[in-house]
This record gives sequence, C-alpha cells and structure tokens, in this order.
Amino acid sequence: MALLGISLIVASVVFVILRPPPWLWLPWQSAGKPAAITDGKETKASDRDRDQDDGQHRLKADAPKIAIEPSDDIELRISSATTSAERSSSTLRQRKPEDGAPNSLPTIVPPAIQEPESPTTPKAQAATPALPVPSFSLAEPTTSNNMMPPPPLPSSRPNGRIPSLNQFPAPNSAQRARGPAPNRGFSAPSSGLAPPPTLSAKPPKPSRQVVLTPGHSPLDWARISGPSADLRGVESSTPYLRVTPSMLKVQTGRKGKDAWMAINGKVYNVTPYAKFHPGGVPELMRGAGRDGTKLFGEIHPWVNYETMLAACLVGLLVDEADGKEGEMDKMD
Ligand code: HEM
Repeated sequence: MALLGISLIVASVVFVILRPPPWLWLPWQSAGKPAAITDGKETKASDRDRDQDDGQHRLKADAPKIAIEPSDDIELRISSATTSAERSSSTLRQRKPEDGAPNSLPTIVPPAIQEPESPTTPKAQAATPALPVPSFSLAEPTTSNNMMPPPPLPSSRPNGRIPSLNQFPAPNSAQRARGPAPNRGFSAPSSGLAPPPTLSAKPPKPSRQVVLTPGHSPLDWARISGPSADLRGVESSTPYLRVTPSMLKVQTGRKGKDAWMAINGKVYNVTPYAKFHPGGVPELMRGAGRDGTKLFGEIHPWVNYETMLAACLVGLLVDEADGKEGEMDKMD
C-alpha cells in the first residue's frame, strides 16, 4: 500500500515536470526577465492547446509583456542622406539572422518625418561645389592631371651669357646699309641689349683738381682775360712773335722769366693763368718751355684753350731757320 502511494507521488511529480501547469509560470514571468517574443509558426501545437486552455486569463497576462530584448541583433541605423525625407529620419530595424532563417522578430520602424513639398521658408543647404576645391600643401608634388604643370626650367645657356634680342635693324636691311644714324655714335653690330662701351668701361680715375685760392676761380679768369686784355707779358706794341724752339726753351717760368707753352703751333704765356689752373700750378708747369700739345691732349683734350688763353697768345712756334729769317727781316 505504501509502495502504491509512493508510486503515485512519483508519477505526479514526473507529470508536473513533463507537463507543468500554466499557473506555475506566472510568478517566474512577472519576477524574471520578460518572455521572448515568439512567432506563431514556431509555437508547438501542444503549447497552443495549453494557451487555449488558459483562456482569457493567459492572454491578458501576456499581452502587455511583449518587449524587445536588448541584444546584438538590433542595430540603430541613422541615415545621412541629404536629398530625401530619410535625411532626418532614423530607422530602427532588426538585422536578419546570419543563417538565413526567416525573420522571427517584428520590425519596428518609427514614422518618418514628412517634409512639406514647398516649405514656406527655404532651408539653407550647403552648396555642393561642382568642381573639387583645390588644396595646397607642402607635401611632395603630385602628378594629378587637374593641376597645372610647373613652369619649365630655364635651359642651360652656353657660355652662361644672357640671351639678347634680335639685332635691329636686321643685318640685311636697307637702314643698316645707309650706316649709323648721325650723332648717335657707333654701335657694335652684336651688342644687343648689352650696355654701351662707355658704361661697361673701367671706372674713371679720381679727380686730380686742386682747391683754387680765393679770387682764382674760372669765373675770375674769364673776367680778367676779356677780349681787351693783354696778358702776354711783353710790350703792348710788340706784334705776335715767331718763336723758335730755342726761344721757347728758356721761357720755363723760373729765373724771373714767364712760362711759355706751345700748343698746336701757338705759343702762350701761361704764367698769368697758373693760379687759375684747376689742375694746379705744378701740373701746368710740366708743359712750360716746351711743346705741350701731346701732354695737354692726354689730360683734357676737351678744354677750349684757344678762347681761355686768347689774351696770353705770344706768337707762333716756328723752326729755327724760320726764326732766323725773321730776325733777318727785322734787321732789314
Ligand atoms: C700741358 C700742361 C698741362 C697739364 C699737365 C695740365 C694738367 C691738368 C690736370 C692734372 C688737371 C686736373 C684734371 C682732373 O680733373 O683730374 C687739369 C685740369 C684743367 N686744366 Fe690743365 N693742364 C695743362 C695745361 C692746361 C692749359 C694750358 C690750360 C688752359 C686752357 C688748362 C686748363 C685746364 C682746365 C680748364 C682744367 C679743368 C678741366 C675739367 O674740370 O674738366 N690746362 N689740368
């Protein structure tokens, strides 16, 4: 008898384990985690029968407990499209299972915000440039096709000379055949843009002019050596002399005698001019008692000595024989 009772108890426990009554799940479902959403297709027939047996009580208890289990299968996708209504909408959707099984969970898609077709106030949108904006950097130069190539490097010049423009006028032109223009100097045929020889020559020597004493400026000399002045240092009634080299040689400016100087066949008494000479007295006396034509021309050929020394003209430089003839004529 006791064995029969124990067997019934064991059988009841086994039955309860195998077929648990629905009321046993209520405390667990309310206190534990929410029940998983199950699809009707996957529900076993026995479970459907059990649910039907539970009646309205089971439906009321399970209906509000439909929830979404937070799991890795649900992702939040925010669309960044800017051209449609999806721009400002976010879609919460369920990812399909990897194994290709049918989607068993419902998809929850929030309603998209419908923008009006013609908004009253236009929205500002970032203008999309038609062409890519070029960017500059100090990095290595790229070989992109839309970039302007660098300028060509200057070709190596032979002899390192600066290139010159074409010669003008052309060598075979009629203008060149007539010769250079008057008063324009002579230009080298191959000069091009090269500076004229006067600019490319050596720098001029430093000035050797001296400081003249007061009252001996060029203007003072011009004033005292006017047309009516006679600075020859001889008798005013004496005509122009025929000066021989022997006569000239003793007029050195020393021993109480005036300094005479012959320039281009004319003999001048330069003693009155000595203190007015910009080059100084010693320089002027280098040509005293001799023919100073060459020396004068080497230093300042541009000086108009004939006008400046007109009042100092003594006579003409003649040969010794011509001087003798003059002496003979004077005696006759
Ligand atoms: C043959 C003898 C002569 C010698 C050695 C001589 C020497 C010199 C020297 C060294 C100078 C300075 C040049 C300079 O600026 O660096 C000079 C200037 C000058 N000399 Fe003579 N001279 C002589 C005859 C004369 C005579 C006869 C005259 C008179 C017309 C004269 C008029 C001048 C004038 C006007 C200057 C200033 C030139 C200038 O500023 O460009 N010289 N001379």
